[in-house]
Amino acid sequence: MAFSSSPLHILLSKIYTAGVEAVRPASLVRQAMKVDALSSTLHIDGKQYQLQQNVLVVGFGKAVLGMTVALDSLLKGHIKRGIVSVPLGTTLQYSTEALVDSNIKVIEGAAYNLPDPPAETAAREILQLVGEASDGDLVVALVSGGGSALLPVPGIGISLEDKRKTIESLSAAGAAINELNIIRQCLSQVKGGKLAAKACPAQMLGLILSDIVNDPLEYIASGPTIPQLPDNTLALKIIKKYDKMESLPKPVLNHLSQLHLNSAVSATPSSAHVHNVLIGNNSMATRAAEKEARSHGCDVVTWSHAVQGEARDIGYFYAEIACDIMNKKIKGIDITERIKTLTNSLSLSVPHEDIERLYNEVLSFQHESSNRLCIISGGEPTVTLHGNGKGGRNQELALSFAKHIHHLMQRELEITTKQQEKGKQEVKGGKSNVLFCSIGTDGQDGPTDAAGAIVNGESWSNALRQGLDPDRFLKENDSYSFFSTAQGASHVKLGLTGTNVMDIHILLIE
Ligand SMILES: Nc1ncnc2c1ncn2[C@@H]1O[C@H](COP(=O)(O)OP(=O)(O)OP(=O)(O)O)[C@@H](O)[C@H]1O
Ligand SMILES: O=C(O)[C@H](O)CO
Repeated sequence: MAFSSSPLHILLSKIYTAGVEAVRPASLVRQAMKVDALSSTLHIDGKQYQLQQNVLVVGFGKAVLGMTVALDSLLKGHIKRGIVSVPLGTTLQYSTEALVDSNIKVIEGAAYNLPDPPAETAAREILQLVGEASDGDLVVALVSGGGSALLPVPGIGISLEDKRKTIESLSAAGAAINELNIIRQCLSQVKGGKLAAKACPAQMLGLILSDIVNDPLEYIASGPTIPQLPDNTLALKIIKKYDKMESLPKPVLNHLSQLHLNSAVSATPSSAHVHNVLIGNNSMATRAAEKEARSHGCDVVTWSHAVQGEARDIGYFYAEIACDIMNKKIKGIDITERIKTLTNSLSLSVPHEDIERLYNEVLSFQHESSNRLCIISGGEPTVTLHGNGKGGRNQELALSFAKHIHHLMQRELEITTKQQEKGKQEVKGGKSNVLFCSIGTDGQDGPTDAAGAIVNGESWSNALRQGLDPDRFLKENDSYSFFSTAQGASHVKLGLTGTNVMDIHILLIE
């Protein structure tokens, strides 16, 4: 199901869509570069490249097909060959007609964002093509999130299955993307700058769309175009942190331990031939979403572009904020104390200044206007899996929000009832005045066909009335099944969007 036709759902849909539209990969490529046809010169990020039928194109990631189409039309006639690795199903959704006469081959793989044999074939072909580049060539690498799964070339002695099990096991234990990608870099023949090394002596130009908080280029898609040394000591530390030294495949642990012993002698690889350019990120999307919300008369607060932490705790946090706002409690509270209490009990990783600013901005709106309030943020929470259900971080976050807003409002109702009994009156917000969604910009939330979910203040009680046990779905990490079954709450199914800049959260309060 997509967004429903209720006015608030339509508003949410417009805000989310504006965010995604702002990070359409083809437009980002066109904005980043200019080609002077007369002099056959490519201008980008203050540098110039001479074009003379000397371009090789490689690409890997969820947003790469759109980037490829734009690059192909901009550099027409100068591209000798190209290979791009994109998620299975991409070419069904996006026409590749524009590439019919192109020298770029598109390979699909990595179903459900997991490395598989087709992705490995693509990755090996890419590595070979880049290895064939000679002095005077320009290798353009199109990079976006999802690239790690689409570019697997395991280190010597490690199988694709070993690598996949390693990443799945650490991911299920709650490892963050930076941690996963440090390990991927050590287990790969192409990640962590090894693709850039292969291009030498040709020039390499990386165009990167970020799907990691704070845009660390070395970790996006595991940084194949960023010259760097693998940090095996750190990789082993991460494995110990998640208590996986005993359970990961032996070839993986052996490989890391051997590299760990050898790493002291390695020299930092050369970066003189490499130029990486960041062409888009989550803050571009959230800024556009903010503009859209404002154009519909909302008071808008953009909380953060860096929301990280356990998805269910973040859902809880949004519920607390919503409750503070609806009950007009913000006015009377000591914001610093409130933030301390909340962050001490929750596993959140958002700068304190961001939370403080959020409360202060909401407070100023409450003084000045009675418009609908819209809080927008972006980021990428994680899920520590405890159950065997089907779901994703966005659906779990939304379900957790539904649970906590229900309980918090229930508690408020009890307090108000007692106060009314004592003759005191209090202004209260209704549960139906709040709508929340958490949606991946790539259109795929975890190993499911949903992009995320929308809930309101009554989603939890509706499920209870339906005879469901929503808590069991949450405990079992079974959010997808919950949203497939419950009435009045829904997951959002959009199909692959063709871009990828993490997730967008939108909280609307009347
Ligand atoms: N049943 C589940 N419930 C909640 N989350 C889950 C479940 N199963 C897997 N996940 C989470 O889904 C995430 C993987 O989802 P996905 O493949 O969409 O990752 P991604 O980070 O968006 O991909 P990329 O960054 O490579 O584009 C992991 O964090 C994993 O913990
Ligand atoms: O591909 C990956 O590694 C993730 O999407 C982060 O960029």
